[in-house]
Amino acid sequence: MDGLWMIALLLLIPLLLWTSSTFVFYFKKCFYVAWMMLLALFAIPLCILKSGGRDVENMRIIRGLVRHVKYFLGLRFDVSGWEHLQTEGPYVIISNHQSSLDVLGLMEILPDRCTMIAKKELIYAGTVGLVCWLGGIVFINRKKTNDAKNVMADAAKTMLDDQIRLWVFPEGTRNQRGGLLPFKKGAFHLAVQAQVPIIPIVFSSYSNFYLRKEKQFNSGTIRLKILPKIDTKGMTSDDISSLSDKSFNLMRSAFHSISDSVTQSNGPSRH
Ligand SMILES: CCCCCC/C=C\CCCCCCCCCC(=O)SCCNC(=O)CCNC(=O)[C@H](O)C(C)(C)COP(=O)(O)OP(=O)(O)OC[C@H]1O[C@@H](n2cnc3c(N)ncnc32)[C@H](O)[C@@H]1OP(=O)(O)O
Ligand SMILES: CCCCCCCC/C=C\CCCCCCCC(=O)OC[C@@H](O)COP(=O)(O)O
Repeated sequence: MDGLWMIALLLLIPLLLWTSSTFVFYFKKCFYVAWMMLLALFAIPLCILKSGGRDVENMRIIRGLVRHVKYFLGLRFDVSGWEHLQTEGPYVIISNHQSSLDVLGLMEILPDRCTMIAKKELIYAGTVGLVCWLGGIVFINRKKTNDAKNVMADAAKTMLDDQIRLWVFPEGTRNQRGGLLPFKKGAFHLAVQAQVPIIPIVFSSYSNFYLRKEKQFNSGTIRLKILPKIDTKGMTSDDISSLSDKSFNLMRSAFHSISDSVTQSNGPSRH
């Protein structure tokens, strides 16, 4: 009888753990990091074989490898405005930034020949860092503003020379406090210097499935709204502030409208 109790208990413990939302929270987070690291390990030789080193074309491989990860985490993407990405040539994509989970949505819609601007610390993230470098990600040092500006000015030139699109997070950091942080100006200088359009993309709030403080990581739907492009032809550095304000207002109202509808369809959200 004692043996039977022991077996029942041994079966019950994992079941209890599985149903505990705190356990699920930590499990999903650890799984995400470990799986991305492992995928990156696979991606490294594939990228080197395809392009021999650092090349924006490697993003096709990375995109292909990342697309299934959402299923493991119970996430769905609902994308609207695809037609706005059907723009020829280089452009700058700007989007809000809530978490490292943004990579999943980014890879869901990433256009060809598009790479990102990221903080330089990301290069030290093991295999993921190396894959970011192989994918042509432009690294900036946020603590040395002048260096960052120079790197972005070079990027404006490279965009045109090599027909590359760049994805920038104009908030400059992750933000899960709801709404959008005030925008930094780099993305707008980049677009104006290269005289290329800006395509704003908005991720709905994650707060209906991911709550860091409460340790909850449930299943959920993320809405991605691709907004119409904003032309910068003929603009100069005098137009940066108004361009930034216009983009911010458009994205903020899109953020609230898609986040409200997600909350309504998935049940009440806790803030
Ligand atoms: C296959 C296996 C799996 C592999 C795993 C996955 C692999 C790959 C996936 C890739 C995932 C990548 C995801 C990447 C996510 C990373 C995201 C980040 O790291 S976010 C953080 C980094 N990004 C940014 O910071 C971009 C936004 N920042 C800016 O644009 C900033 O402006 C700046 C950093 C350039 C400068 O910072 P700061 O001085 O604080 O900013 P401002 O207030 O905006 O500017 C001060 C004044 O300077 C003027 N300015 C700004 N930029 C320029 C410029 N380029 N040229 C000239 N002048 C500039 C600005 O106008 C201000 O002046 P003012 O007079 O006040 O107008
Ligand atoms: C041995 C090294 C261990 C490193 C562990 C980190 C590895 C991360 C692994 C998997 C996650 C995959 C997605 C990686 C892309 C994440 C990009 C990201 O979100 O960076 C944060 C940055 O935007 C803003 O940072 P701050 O909030 O300003 O700070």
